[in-house]
Amino acid sequence: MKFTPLAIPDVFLIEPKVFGDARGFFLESFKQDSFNAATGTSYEFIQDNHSRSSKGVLRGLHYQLPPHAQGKLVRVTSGAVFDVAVDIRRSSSTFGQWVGAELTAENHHQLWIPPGFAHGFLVLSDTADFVYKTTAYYAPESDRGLLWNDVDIGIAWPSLDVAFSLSEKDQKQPTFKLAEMFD
Ligand SMILES: Cc1cn([C@H]2C[C@H](O)[C@@H](COP(=O)(O)OP(=O)(O)O[C@H]3O[C@H](C)C(=O)[C@H](O)[C@H]3O)O2)c(=O)[nH]c1=O
Repeated sequence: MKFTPLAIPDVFLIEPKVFGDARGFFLESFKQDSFNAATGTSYEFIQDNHSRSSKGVLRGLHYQLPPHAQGKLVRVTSGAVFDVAVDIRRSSSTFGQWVGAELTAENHHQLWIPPGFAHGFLVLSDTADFVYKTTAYYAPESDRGLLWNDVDIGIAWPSLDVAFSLSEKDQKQPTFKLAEMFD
């Protein structure tokens, strides 16, 4: 399992070792000791989530406020997404910056996104199954968001041959300037 820090070094791209044979493949998708050693954290995961979306669906940008802030270990088990994390920690040298990666069922790539980031993804394939672990429970009262196309963040979402599709909630998320941030 290979862990590579992205341009915002607290966010890691994770590439599991894939054992292919005539039957298909096997991979270890998570190991607590490898994760903690590579990320230099002691986070543990207490909730697993799974969402399925069609092409052009954009879910995000979401986060939960402390004390319910979630770290997320995300991957795709079918299809492909462009996954994005935005640093919303005011004290961070990369505050307001974003990183992204294409996660697919073919490349098996994962992202570790610590608490303090807004997270979202755009579905690139006809459908995508997005599965992820979180370090804190869902706490809807602490759920917050950022507008996906905020000009001050400037995420370079891939262009698609279909219109983007967002929930009512996500169409009305606050701009970066108006959103609640982490200290
Ligand atoms: C996140 C969540 C949602 N729900 C319920 C609440 C709604 O009735 C329904 C759909 O929720 P929502 O529209 O917030 O789902 P997403 O748009 O996929 O939200 C997620 O999308 C982005 C990409 C994230 O990073 C977060 O994990 C999360 O905010 O599932 C639950 O019961 N538990 C949960 O943990």
